[in-house]
Order: sequence, then structure tokens, then C-alpha cells
Amino acid sequence: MRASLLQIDVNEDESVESRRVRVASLVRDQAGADLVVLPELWTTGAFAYEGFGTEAEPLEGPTYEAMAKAASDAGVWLHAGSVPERDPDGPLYNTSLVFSPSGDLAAAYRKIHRFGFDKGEAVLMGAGRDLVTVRLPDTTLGLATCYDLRFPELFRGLVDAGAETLVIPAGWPERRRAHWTLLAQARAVENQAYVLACGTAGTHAGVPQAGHSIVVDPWGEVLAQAGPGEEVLTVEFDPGRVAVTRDQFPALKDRVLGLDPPRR
Ligand SMILES: O=C(O)CCC(=O)C(=O)O
Repeated sequence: MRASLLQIDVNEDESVESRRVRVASLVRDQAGADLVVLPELWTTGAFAYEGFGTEAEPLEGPTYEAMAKAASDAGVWLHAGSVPERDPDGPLYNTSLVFSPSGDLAAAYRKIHRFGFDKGEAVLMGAGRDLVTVRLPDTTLGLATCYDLRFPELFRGLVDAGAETLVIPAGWPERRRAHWTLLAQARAVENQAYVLACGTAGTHAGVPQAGHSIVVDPWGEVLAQAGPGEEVLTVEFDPGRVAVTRDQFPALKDRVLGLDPPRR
């Protein structure tokens, strides 16, 4: 499979609409790839909290429309990163969209772990509850977003649901770049899965972004890593290696569930 991770520069000098047009064109340029991945909240910026309310879209809003068309024009599976979604009957959500090569919505995933503790996304958005996987011809994707990367139990749930390739759009800050790389490798090793983690470049809301999008194989080896700036990170990988790795080193089969709590 060939995957292209589009590490988009998200900064305030570019309007949301211009960035949407520019990103759609970049997606079209990836014709020939099997899978294209965009970052988290690349329209507004993951830390540009003030924009969440004003830029929030219904699920089938302008970003959905532009990305569905770009996916079908390029003939690729497109993980279109996430958008601030306005649920007409509920709160905002940080929602990832995956489109098939014909431009149909294959999946929507509402981020489960909201970042910000007592501010930002954690107070402005609702939390998703549902694990989401997407079957592609050669692999099954498991979806997670940014801060979710810190919660291994979510990924175990995805693996139990059949995930072989974990796709993680993010707007990860430069300040914690070491965690980004370490956690991406840890999730790959412990789940014996590919990890495709696509972040943003640039600075928005005063928060420099880490860039350094990364692709890790099921043995934990880094297949490719981007630099700090806007970049298209393209990688070829063999989805069959997930089954081979799990067969040759069957640690996932040795899981012990439902342990007893400590005795007092
Ligand atoms: O966990 C982190 O360090 C970054 C998380 C984050 O920026 C996010 O989820 O938007």
C-alpha cells in the first residue's frame, strides 16, 4: 500500500476557506496513493479554541463536501483529518471523516479523549463514545485523534475490533514532540500494528506545532518521519506484515484480562 500523510502548515495568515481549497488541491495531487491522511482540526487549528464555535460545521458541511470531492477526483481513500462538528441536537465534537475513493463517507469518528483539562477542547466539545474501524481492501484502519494517543486501552479496543493500521491525525505541540514519537512507536509495538500519525506544521494561537508526522511498522521501526515544516510524507508498506508479526511473536495472545485488584 502507498500512504501519503499531508502535514499541513496551519497558521492564522491563511483563511480557513483558502486552506480548504489548498488542501483539496494537495489531496488531488496524491492520485495513485491508496490512502491519504490529513491532520486534526486543520481548518481552524487544534489550539485556536475561539474559532471552534464560529467555524464549526454540520457533518456534511463545507469541509465534508470539499474532501469528498477531492477523494473521488484523486480516487483515493481519504482520512480527511478532523473538523469541529456542530451536532444540531448536541454539543460540538472533534470529528474525523474517512472517505472512500468514490467520495462516499466510510466513517466518522468523534474524538474520545478531549484535550485541555479545564479549558479549550475539554470544555468546548463533547466526547465521543464509539470505537471506529474502517475496512479497506488490504487492511483495517483503527481511528484515534491526537490526545487519544496517550490512552493505550483505546487502541486495545481497536485491535480487538480488527484494526491493523492505526491512523492518528493530530495537532501535537512542539513542546511535547518527544512524547509524540515515543507514543507512536509504543502503540505500534504493543499492538503489533502500523501507526500512521499525521500532525500539523506552523504556529497557531501561539502554539508552535511539532510536525514530524511518523509512520511506524508493527515491529516498532520508523518507516518514515517528516521534518518540522509542511510536507507530504509518502511511504510504501506491506499490510500483510501485521499478521506475520502477530503470528511470529504472538504476545497479543498472552494478554491476561480481568485481573483481581490488590488485596488490602
Ligand atoms: O497530549 C498532548 O500532548 C497533545 C494533545 C493535543 O494537543 C490534542 O489532543 O489536541
